[in-house]
Amino acid sequence: MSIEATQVTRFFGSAPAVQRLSLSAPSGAITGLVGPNGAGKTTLLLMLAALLRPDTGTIKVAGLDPVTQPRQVHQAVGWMPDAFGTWDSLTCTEILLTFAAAQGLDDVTARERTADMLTLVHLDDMARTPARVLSRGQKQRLGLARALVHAPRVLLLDEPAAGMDPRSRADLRGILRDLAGQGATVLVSSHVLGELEEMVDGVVFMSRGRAVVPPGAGPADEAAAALGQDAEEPGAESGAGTAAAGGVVPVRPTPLRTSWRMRALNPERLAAWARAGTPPGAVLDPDGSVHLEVPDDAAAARILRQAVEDGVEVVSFAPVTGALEAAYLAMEEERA
Ligand SMILES: Nc1ncnc2c1ncn2[C@@H]1O[C@H](COP(=O)(O)OP(=O)(O)OP(=O)(O)O)[C@@H](O)[C@H]1O
Repeated sequence: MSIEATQVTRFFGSAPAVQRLSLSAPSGAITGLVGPNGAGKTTLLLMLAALLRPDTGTIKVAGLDPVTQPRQVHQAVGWMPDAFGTWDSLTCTEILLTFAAAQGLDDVTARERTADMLTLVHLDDMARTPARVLSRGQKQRLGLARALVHAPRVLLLDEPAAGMDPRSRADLRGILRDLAGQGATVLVSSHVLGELEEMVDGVVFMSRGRAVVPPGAGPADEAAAALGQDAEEPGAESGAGTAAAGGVVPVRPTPLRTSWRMRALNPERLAAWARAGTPPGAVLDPDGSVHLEVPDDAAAARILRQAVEDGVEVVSFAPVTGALEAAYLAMEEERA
């Protein structure tokens, strides 16, 4: 696991913003961080980025300790805050060059990375534009470029899509997926659950400063196995359980299982196909459609081809969204 927090607590005055929180997030995947306002998400991200010290507990980010190795953590981590404060009189290029230099990149590499990152976030046209001229969404994109300029192994993003237009949001999803594909660890907080659902491999829920597994949304054995995890008790809180060895069990991301819905010109034919057990696990809906658990796009393509070959005249086959929101609302209800 590339991010490990164990029994982390941070107070502001006498109020705990994060308390006895234990979680882990793997490399090569995008993990969502979800929770209501004030749950402690930003406080946690700041501690992971070595920008805020925990009062107690231990943190490891890419094997580094943010308390004792803050400089190394800053180099390993790309941090994108929810509001990116820029130096208004500097141009986009100057801002990125400044951050690249602060990260220790040599001049040539800094210029290359700056140009590449501006292209990546489609701000080439504004390379020489002062930051004060940028719109909110453009500032967010510059914030993403800044977070990536030193090619970090771990990416921490706080509400990254806020203010971005649909094209930029789609680009963001693609960029994060590419980075995870290259082995980076990506942890992203967002309140836009439908969008997060399309972006992440798994989710950690936070409530009142703790990491929690929502009831009924605990990883099923097979989904957990697919991610190389053990299934966990739904409703478990970080710090609440102890491993056999006596250590604290961190909350791991709950894998998002994608349900797809298929409709056909002839619902009876579709129903017969589903009842015949091809593919396994299909559930008939009273409206004549069929629900299927589909692990990935390649499986979806296989199922669709099979259906057509079996004579089902498919008119639509698409993911059903809203599972993350349902899990979130169930968690909130449980904890009210
Ligand atoms: N600098 C600070 N001084 C005092 N209290 C703070 C500070 N930063 C955060 N808090 C408090 O800590 C708690 C957690 O805040 P945090 O910003 O981490 O939550 P969040 O989950 O990111 O919320 P949101 O979804 O609204 O961004 C809140 O009660 C907040 O008021």
